[in-house]
Amino acid sequence: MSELKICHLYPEVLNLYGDRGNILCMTKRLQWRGIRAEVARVGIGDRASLADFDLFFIGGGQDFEQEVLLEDLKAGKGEEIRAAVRDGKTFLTICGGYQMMGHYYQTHDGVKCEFLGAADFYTVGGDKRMIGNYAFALGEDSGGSTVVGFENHSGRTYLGDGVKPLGKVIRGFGNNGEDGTEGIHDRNLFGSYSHGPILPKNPEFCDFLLETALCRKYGAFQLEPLQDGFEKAAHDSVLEKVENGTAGRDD
Ligand SMILES: NC(=O)CC[C@H](N)C(=O)O
Repeated sequence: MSELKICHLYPEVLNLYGDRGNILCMTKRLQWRGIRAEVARVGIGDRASLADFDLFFIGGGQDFEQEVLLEDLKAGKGEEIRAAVRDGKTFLTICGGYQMMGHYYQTHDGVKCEFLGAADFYTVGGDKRMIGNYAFALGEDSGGSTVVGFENHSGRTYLGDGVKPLGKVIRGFGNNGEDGTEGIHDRNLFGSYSHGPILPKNPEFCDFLLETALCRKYGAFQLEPLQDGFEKAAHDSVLEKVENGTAGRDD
């Protein structure tokens, strides 16, 4: 029986807006196809061999929580996370968890968190928070579907020259509210500002991530289609509201 070992990193501190729902969504979509999903929660102070996992999830957190886990990253987990990214393991990282994968996050009140530099980008906090329902179009190499989500961040993220965004903003702020980019896709590291959680309303993106992890583990792997009528109706109704400006935004 095929199996994915999923690592939920820092679930006790990076846990905003039901981000944990992404784990439930991935687990269910694997099980519905007869694929085993084993989930381990790895938090501050926990020592686990990260090399044993296939797929990692890191949710969002407030500035304070991001500062709290810096020591734990320095104590060894940071190097293990970088090694897993280099090794082509699949990562879904959201907002504060996404920012953590870059070089640093300088909060709007001037605290500089030196982060992992697992990919070439950095984040600087601004006074105006970027809040609201939003939508973006994934790049072809991330499956090409449209994603709907909810963003709430002060951080403005800027990607290095050689790094690709996860997608292009259809409506909303995305990485920084300036250049129309959203998130990052570098090797099999995916970062996004989309809380909500992101995956239940975007089943194509969920399957794309699962297939990425399964292909790395087993070679070519194609997931059987599921009956996604309910999920697609939820996706389409949010997309329509975001596009016509009735979804609720702060801009
Ligand atoms: N929602 C979040 O994860 C917030 C991340 C970060 N503290 C910011 O405000 O940019």
